[in-house]
Amino acid sequence: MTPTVDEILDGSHVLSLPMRTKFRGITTREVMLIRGPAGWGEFSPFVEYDDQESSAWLRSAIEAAWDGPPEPYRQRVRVNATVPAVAAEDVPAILARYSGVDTAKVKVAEKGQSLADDVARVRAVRALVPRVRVDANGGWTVDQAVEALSRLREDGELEYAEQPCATVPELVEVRRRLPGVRIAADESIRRAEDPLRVVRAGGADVAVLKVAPLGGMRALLELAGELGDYGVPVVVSSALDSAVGMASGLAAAAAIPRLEFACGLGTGSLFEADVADTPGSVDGTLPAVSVEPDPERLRALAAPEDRRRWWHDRVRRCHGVLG
Ligand SMILES: O=C(O)CCC(=O)C1=CC=C[C@@H](O)[C@@H]1C(=O)O
Ligand SMILES: [Mg+2]
Repeated sequence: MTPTVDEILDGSHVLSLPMRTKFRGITTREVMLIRGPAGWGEFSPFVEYDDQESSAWLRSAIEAAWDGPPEPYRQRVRVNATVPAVAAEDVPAILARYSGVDTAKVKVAEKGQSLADDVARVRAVRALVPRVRVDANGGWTVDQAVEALSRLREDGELEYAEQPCATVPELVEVRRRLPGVRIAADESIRRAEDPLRVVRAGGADVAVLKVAPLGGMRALLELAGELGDYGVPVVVSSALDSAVGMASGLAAAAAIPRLEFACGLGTGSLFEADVADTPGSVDGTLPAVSVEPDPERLRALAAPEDRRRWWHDRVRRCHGVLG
């Protein structure tokens, strides 16, 4: 049963979280937290997403606040460091916020930057972390991907390359031309009508799964099971969530029977301030625990009134989509 709009908005908070480093083009992350009988949930589709796509995020927030997390298989989840498209000299400061982490995901193919920037950044990461994956967010053509990934492998292997190109046929082609590099699908799953299409087409060795875009923890677990039938392992990753959304990501990851890869759930350290004090990584792992926002932070991080109204309207529209 979907709660009513009033039940969802009652006790909700719209927050504006400042970021330490620009990430996916933003320096402030707006999120809405909702509260239900089972705890807190996060509704935070990126502001440019339409209502159809955003409604999955609302379903996810409702699941967290009304149903709570699924049964866990483990208490802690291995996480990777996430390195935004910063200058190579800024890499050590980013990695210093991840304790004991042995895997880093490095953003590449950023607009306005060159392959030389990516090579330098990845080299700076390799100097500090043994295992490196890259994420191009679909920013390369097939030829660019083949050239860039070949260059990026000259100094050491890549664990995988996430979404090197935007479309499924391009991923299939890159995978065919670079048999030595595993290809991970992210946008081709979370923004697709059919999340299994990329796998059926032979475009992915690894699947990156995010709780909110997929409509919740249980929807993610179901998809992870289907991907397992295709022999495709999954990585649970954040959607640049606050500590509340991250708790759902960690709970979903903790409930997956077999986890081969470190999960992209360490992005809390990209925020200057978060809604709760959460434990930092220990030996490269984070605990899967429920999170209670700090009332003081909720006050300090509250978004302006016009933004609050905008998010409330968005909830109403997305609630209509859910029906
Ligand atoms: O996977 C990670 O290491 C962290 C999460 C992450 O990279 C992302 C979170 C939110 C939005 C995305 O642009 C981005 C991604 O593309 O995976
Ligand atoms: Mg990605």
